[in-house]
Amino acid sequence: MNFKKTGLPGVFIVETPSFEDHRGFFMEVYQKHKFHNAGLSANFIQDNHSFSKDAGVIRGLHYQLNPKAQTKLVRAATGVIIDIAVDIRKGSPTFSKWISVILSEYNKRQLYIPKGFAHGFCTLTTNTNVIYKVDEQYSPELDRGIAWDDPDIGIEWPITHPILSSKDKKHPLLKEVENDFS
Ligand SMILES: Cc1cn([C@H]2C[C@H](O)[C@@H](COP(=O)(O)OP(=O)(O)O[C@H]3O[C@@H](C)C(=O)[C@@H](O)[C@H]3O)O2)c(=O)[nH]c1=O
Repeated sequence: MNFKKTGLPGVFIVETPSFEDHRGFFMEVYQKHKFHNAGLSANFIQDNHSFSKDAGVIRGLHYQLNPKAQTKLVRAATGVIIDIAVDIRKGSPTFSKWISVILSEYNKRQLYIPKGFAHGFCTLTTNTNVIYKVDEQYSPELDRGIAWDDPDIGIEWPITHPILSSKDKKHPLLKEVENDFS
C-alpha cells in the first residue's frame, strides 16, 4: 500500500496492489494497521455507497461541522470521477486551496480526506459507483455545503452545467459559510 502526498497537507492518494488473473482481480482495499502506521489514523465506522446514473453529476462540496466532522476514504468502484478536496480550515496556509484526483475502476486509487476539508466529485462516466468510508455518523443537523462553483475557490470542473441535487444548487459561498475548523 502506497500513501502519496498531495498539494494539501493531510490529503493522501492511496494506491493498493491488485492481483489480476483470468477471473479478474483481487485487492485489499483497506488495512487499518497500514493506514495507522502511515499516520492516517481515522477510526472508520461507516461505509457509504452512492450511485450516479449519468456522466456530469456533481455532488458537493460537502462537510460536517464538529463534533461530527468526517474523515473520508473515497474510491470509484465502477466508472471514473474527478474527486475534489478543498481546505476550509480558516487558519490554514492552504485555506480555500483545492486538489483534484482521478479515481476510477481502472486506476483503483483512493483519496483520504481528513476533517477540515470539503469534498465533492464529478462523474465522467455513466453508472458510477462511489464507495467511501467515514469516521463519524451522518448528522443532518451538522451537514453543510459550499457552492460547487464558488469563484473564490475556482475549481476547474470539466463541465459547466452539471446535474445537481436540489440541495447542491443552493449552497452558500465559502466566505459565507458557518465553519468551526481552525
Ligand atoms: C451522506 C448521507 C446521506 N444520507 C441520506 C440523506 C438524503 O436523504 C440522502 C441523499 O443525501 P445527499 O444528497 O446528502 O447525498 P450526496 O449528495 O451523495 O452526499 C454525499 O456527497 C459526497 C460528495 C460526500 O462527501 C458525502 O459525505 C455526502 O455528503 O441520503 C444518509 O442517510 N446518510 C448519509 O451518510
